Amino acid sequence: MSVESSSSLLETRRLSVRYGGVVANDDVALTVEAGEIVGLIGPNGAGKTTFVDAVTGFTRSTGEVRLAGQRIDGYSSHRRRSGGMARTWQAGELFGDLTVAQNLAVALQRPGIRALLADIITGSAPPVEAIDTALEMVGLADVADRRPSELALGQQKMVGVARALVGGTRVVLLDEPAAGLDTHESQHFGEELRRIAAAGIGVLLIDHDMSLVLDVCDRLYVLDFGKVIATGKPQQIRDDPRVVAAYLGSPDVEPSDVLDSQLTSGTTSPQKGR
Ligand SMILES: Nc1ncnc2c1ncn2[C@@H]1O[C@H](COP(=O)(O)OP(=O)(O)OP(=O)(O)O)[C@@H](O)[C@H]1O
Repeated sequence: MSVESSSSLLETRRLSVRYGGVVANDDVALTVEAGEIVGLIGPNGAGKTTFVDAVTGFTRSTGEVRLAGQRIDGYSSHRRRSGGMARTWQAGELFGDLTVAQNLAVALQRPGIRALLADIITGSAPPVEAIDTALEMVGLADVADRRPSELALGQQKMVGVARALVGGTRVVLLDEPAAGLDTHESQHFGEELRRIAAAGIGVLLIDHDMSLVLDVCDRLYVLDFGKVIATGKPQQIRDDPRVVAAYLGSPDVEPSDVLDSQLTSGTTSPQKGR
């Protein structure tokens, strides 16, 4: 694997994914720096989850994925995880019978029956320090011994994020981590994301809550039909007619009207005609 000079923590070049005749990602070039929150938005079916799947090694792709300059696109998902790249899943259910700390310990479990047997034989204990660090980073240290059902919804969502952060994660890809939160919870969630980034973690955030995304992200990429159609700071994206056209299927609408209406409702709507 080659290492080239690159300042980006995460970088993709010409990343493409095809599912039969569907081009789900089309030459996507994206970067995330350490300490940065980058948003990835786009209408339903634009290819956002596919991008996360491809970057983290859960679906086949072509093109390059680099972590701190090192090409990792040939690596298994597990190897990418050990290298410091982690993700959350849209249906990221927590284990209800386990405590918060135990939920994080499960994420550290090495995959495979051999690893499990080796851990049993050696009596290997979960690395408490790594779990504490992740919980402290998201402000959940004092609920480590509680079960998820005892926590507020926003805290439960944050346990899902902590599960991805545990064990030396350098870049985290969050797939709709704030789904279902109300405005107040979502604002608090955004503050916690800022704290995570301030610790030097690179964050890629996918969410339909435009208020959260525009508020918390340093930069945004907009996908439509698998292609990046716009990139820039939140204010630039709000004012970009191509973004509005992608969301509503018409260029004859004022950009701020559309995103403002989505801010009011809190979420984006499916693209027309999709
Ligand atoms: N496993 C798969 N097999 C075939 N087609 C798929 C598969 N996964 C996704 N697709 C297709 O790829 C395209 C991108 O889907 P993807 O789920 O990545 O979009 P998305 O932007 O995450 O959508 P949403 O906002 O609804 O979650 C869609 O046309 C979808 O139908």
